[in-house]
Amino acid sequence: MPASGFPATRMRRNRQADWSRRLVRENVLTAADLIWPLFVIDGENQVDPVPSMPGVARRSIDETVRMVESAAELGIPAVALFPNTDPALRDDAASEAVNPENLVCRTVRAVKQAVPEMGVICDVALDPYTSHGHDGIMRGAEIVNDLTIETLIQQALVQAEAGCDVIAPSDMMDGRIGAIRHALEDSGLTKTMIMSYAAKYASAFYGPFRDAVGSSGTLKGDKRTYQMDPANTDEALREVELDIAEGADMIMVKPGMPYLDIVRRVHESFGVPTFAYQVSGEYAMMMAAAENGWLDKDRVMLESLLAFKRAGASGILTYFAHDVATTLRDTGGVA
Ligand SMILES: NCC(=O)CCC(=O)O
Ligand SMILES: [Mg+2]
Repeated sequence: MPASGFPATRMRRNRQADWSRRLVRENVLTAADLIWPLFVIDGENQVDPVPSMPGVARRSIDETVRMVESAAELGIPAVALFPNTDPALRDDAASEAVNPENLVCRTVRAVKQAVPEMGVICDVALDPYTSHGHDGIMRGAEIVNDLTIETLIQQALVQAEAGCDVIAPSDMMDGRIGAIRHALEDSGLTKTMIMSYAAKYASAFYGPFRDAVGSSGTLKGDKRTYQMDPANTDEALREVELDIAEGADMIMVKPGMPYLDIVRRVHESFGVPTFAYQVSGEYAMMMAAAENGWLDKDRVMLESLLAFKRAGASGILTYFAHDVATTLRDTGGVA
């Protein structure tokens, strides 16, 4: 950093006009940075708003495909699909997770057929399928790691065989990335990418998501024996290192804005594509304040997403994706 003092250096010179601010801008947000999460339900022509997430709805497959077509037109590269499974299909073994005809697999096939150029990401975790709302198989009060992995492998395989491009294990079991990677290779699915939720914290910010997928009523206890302690940061680097060694192509940090320090450390330590998940609670906070007139929605949306880029994220999974891509298109493509 060259040493120079006032008045030779006046930091405000470069900020004085829009053109000069744009010229010296260090980070930008574009539609290509966005992953759009979509909640799917059974039926036809169904659009069912999620009350705790204003502007977000659960949609039947036909409506989901329409949304994906619109996202493609806006230049959004990928969508993440989350099924709201019929409660009658949820059981202790998460049997529906491994059914090749389950809701998410049917959605993947419909989306890839209609919009083959759209990247499709599917969660691997058992919580949308278990009667107890946990991400794994339980024995008594314990979420059993190695037993759960057997089911996660099958879940990943049915999703990849349905055409899912990116398998995204978000369950936080130890060793599942390597197990899934080997199973994919053995099945000839060598191109399937793995985006690992390597550093997923036991966070209170997931509340509205659980409403959206219908697991808030069923979840017994909390997820602190498998998701990370919000107090930890070195531990996140160990998690990420292991998952890269096991075959992850991309890393996800979750939640987002309260964990920007983790995004920064992961990006700087490993140089792997690092993503952040701006989770349901972050979205709900901003929308609630905006609906009360306390915050300017478009401005906080753009600022919050730009913060992820500044922290070093390759992209952001956000419920704002369609909204922000529309704003970016209307204002010239970047913010
Ligand atoms: N597997 C997804 C979650 O656990 C929660 C995401 C959110 O709160 O948006
Ligand atoms: Mg791990």
